[in-house]
Amino acid sequence: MKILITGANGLLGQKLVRQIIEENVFEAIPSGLGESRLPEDLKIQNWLTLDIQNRDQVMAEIGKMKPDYIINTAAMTNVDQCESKKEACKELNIEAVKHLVEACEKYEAHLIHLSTDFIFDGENGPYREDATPNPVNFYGWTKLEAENVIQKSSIKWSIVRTVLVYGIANDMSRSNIILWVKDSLEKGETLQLVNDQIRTPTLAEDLANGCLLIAQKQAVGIYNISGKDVLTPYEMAMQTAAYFGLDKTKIKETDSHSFTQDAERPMKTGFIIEKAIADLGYSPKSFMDGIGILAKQLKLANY
Ligand SMILES: NC(=O)C1=CN([C@@H]2O[C@H](COP(=O)(O)OP(=O)(O)OC[C@H]3O[C@@H](n4cnc5c(N)ncnc54)[C@H](OP(=O)(O)O)[C@@H]3O)[C@@H](O)[C@H]2O)C=CC1
Ligand SMILES: Cc1cn([C@H]2C[C@H](O)[C@@H](COP(=O)(O)OP(=O)(O)O[C@H]3O[C@@H](C)C(=O)[C@@H](O)[C@H]3O)O2)c(=O)[nH]c1=O
Repeated sequence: MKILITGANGLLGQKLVRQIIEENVFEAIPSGLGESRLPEDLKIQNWLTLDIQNRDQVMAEIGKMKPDYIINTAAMTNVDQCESKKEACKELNIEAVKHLVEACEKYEAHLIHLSTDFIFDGENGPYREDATPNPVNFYGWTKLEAENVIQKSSIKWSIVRTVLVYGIANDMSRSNIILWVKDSLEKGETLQLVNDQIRTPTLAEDLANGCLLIAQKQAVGIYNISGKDVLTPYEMAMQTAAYFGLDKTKIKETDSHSFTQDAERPMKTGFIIEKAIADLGYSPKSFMDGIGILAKQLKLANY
């Protein structure tokens, strides 16, 4: 059975490729923009350059590879940039998904698509799978539109919703909360962290495992795949500082009225993951154990 991963140079993509190779249940077809940035030790021989915004390329390559599953991790994930580059955000997060749906319809592949807590307004999280979406930023709106395109189609689909993914990958195109908190504190910088937003931060390895459990069990529908600890960004930063023995006094507690970003963030999100635990046997790490896994990888990579 073959799994094609889109955006395989990304944080989740790299973890998926590694897990598929290590578990040796499926054959991985890693794909992405440009050249592979996957770690050398994976000895990737079958990298596929695939721009999912290019419909003809998608139809031709999927037609050639005939994957049993497509895990779509590719997206414009810089939330603030999505506010200022709406057309680019729509092209990648919605139009490109239509190409994948068309290819899955024609070649009968099961689409496992990554979505987000940002489809919700954050009024009353953590959320179950049947909660009513109501995005508060453009990124969230595009991810909800993509969900609607998929759910209206006739393909075999699974939607994996996740939250605030953290981890370390090779040659990353964007950072994540543990890394930028650790790096900033190591440089002696002062940080402001909000104490009124709620998340269930997700270790990238756990997210990859959740996606592969869905493939193994051929599970369809919506699954919340996130961490199990409900934390504010302030609490995440304090736990990160404690773990790495960094100066907690440089972390200033603030709130979302004083600390704003270009794109509005939903206040209280996070996910209830009972369905994934019951249906899939999904079992995520605690936040502190997740930091420990990341710390080991940082040491190995001599960060
Ligand atoms: N990170 C998070 O906190 C969360 C992520 N998600 C969702 O999970 C998924 C994976 O997230 P994450 O791994 O963090 O994302 P990343 O930003 O790390 O990876 C996305 C990848 O998509 C690639 N890409 C961009 N444009 C194209 C294209 N046209 N064709 C093919 N690939 C393309 C990027 O390539 P390049 O590296 O060359 O730029 C990048 O490698 C996304 O769908 C995201 O919406 C949901 C909730 C939280
Ligand atoms: C940069 C920064 C963020 N924060 C807070 C705001 C926010 O809730 C949280 C994370 O902020 P960031 O801007 O790093 O991450 P953010 O862009 O909010 O991450 C989002 O990425 C997309 C892809 C998703 O799908 C979402 O689930 C979510 O993970 O930390 C602070 O408190 N202080 C800061 O200096």
